[in-house]
Amino acid sequence: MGNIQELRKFVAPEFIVGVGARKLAARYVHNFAGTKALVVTDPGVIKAGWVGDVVGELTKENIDHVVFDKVTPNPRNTEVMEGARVYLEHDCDVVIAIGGGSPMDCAKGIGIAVTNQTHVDKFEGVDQVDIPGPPLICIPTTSGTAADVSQFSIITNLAEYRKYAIISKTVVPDVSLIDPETSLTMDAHLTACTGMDSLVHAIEAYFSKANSSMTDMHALQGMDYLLEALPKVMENPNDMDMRSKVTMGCLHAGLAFSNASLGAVHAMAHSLGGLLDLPHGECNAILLRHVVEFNASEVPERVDIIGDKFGLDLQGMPTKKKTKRVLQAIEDLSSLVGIKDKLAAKGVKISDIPDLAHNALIDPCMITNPRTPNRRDIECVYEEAL
Ligand SMILES: NC(=O)c1ccc[n+]([C@@H]2O[C@H](COP(=O)([O-])OP(=O)(O)OC[C@H]3O[C@@H](n4cnc5c(N)ncnc54)[C@H](O)[C@@H]3O)[C@@H](O)[C@H]2O)c1
Ligand SMILES: [Fe+2]
Repeated sequence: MGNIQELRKFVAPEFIVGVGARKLAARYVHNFAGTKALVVTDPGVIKAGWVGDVVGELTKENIDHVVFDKVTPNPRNTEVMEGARVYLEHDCDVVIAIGGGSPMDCAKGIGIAVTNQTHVDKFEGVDQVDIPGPPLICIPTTSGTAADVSQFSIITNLAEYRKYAIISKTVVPDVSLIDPETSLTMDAHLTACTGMDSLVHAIEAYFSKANSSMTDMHALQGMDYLLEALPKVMENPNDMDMRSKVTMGCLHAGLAFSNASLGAVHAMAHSLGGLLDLPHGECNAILLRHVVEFNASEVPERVDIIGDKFGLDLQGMPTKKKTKRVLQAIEDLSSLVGIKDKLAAKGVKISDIPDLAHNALIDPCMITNPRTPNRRDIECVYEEAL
């Protein structure tokens, strides 16, 4: 994998990471010469107190703003277009996203829909955006998706029950204010799902056909932080050192996948999110073991290194046994963080699998999966995860 002489591009936004980063939002609105901010968020983040906290700072600095909070998990194209309407109605000129991947992805969609004066669905795919959106400030609150540093926006097409990806340099935020304190209000299940999403980002970027030495470095560092800190955060949710390490793990994994793209876990999870509105991180956690098993023969030496990151001693073992131990370690971690269900318990039926497989195969994340699957392969992986 990865010839060092090949041309490579690496895109990352400006970001500030550390406790208190969120308090810099007003300063950045000034830096971007913004006069009115659209704050994109959701009711859960408001309830957790983070919107009041940031908006309070804006008010103190006399920055005019309007809050748009009609964002649901697996954000919908209709919500993006409603947000774009509110932006225009209030003459906004800067966007602040506060929340997890859903408000951040919605905010990205709102920005490009406004500047290009078109429907967000037009941007599906790779490099389909002509004009960048207005300045976008992200304040992530889940230590999970890393949408705040990524070139991705994942939107649900409500009419087609399908999630699609917009992949474009233009949706990389202008600045990300990454404050680990915001993760303190997540409950155990949300912490587990979003932390596992980050781990899957690191592993899929490391397995990706579009990896590079730069993305490998971030993917491996991401795994180190997450594998050390996620189990400890589950044990002691108020441990700020460990919360900060999960946040750093999320950031490194995000820099890796934004530039190396992802693989079959994400393609299949997007399909589940679109058809059945299931939580993204939980889908990833359930699928990971099965997709690694499918991919292992294509990237055996990388499976060994992941085993090493999990703290396994695999020396001298035959390849098949090594893979089995790594799969077991992934399962053990999922159990430890409390994700024990399989897909059937989440409401997936065997009759859903043909449609799920169809949508997963056309997802752009599938292109960089190390082993190229056919439709039956994907159906089999869903069946194993059922
Ligand atoms: N753009 C990207 O690069 C990228 C990458 C991975 C995933 N995603 C997308 O992101 C979405 C998932 O985002 P997510 O996992 O961050 O969850 P989310 O944004 O959907 O939020 C889930 C729930 O958590 C609540 N919440 C958020 N922060 C909280 C906090 N600090 N305390 C208490 N509650 C809080 C929200 O109110 C919401 O109810 C999916 O749609 C997925 O496809 C995007
Ligand atoms: Fe993800």
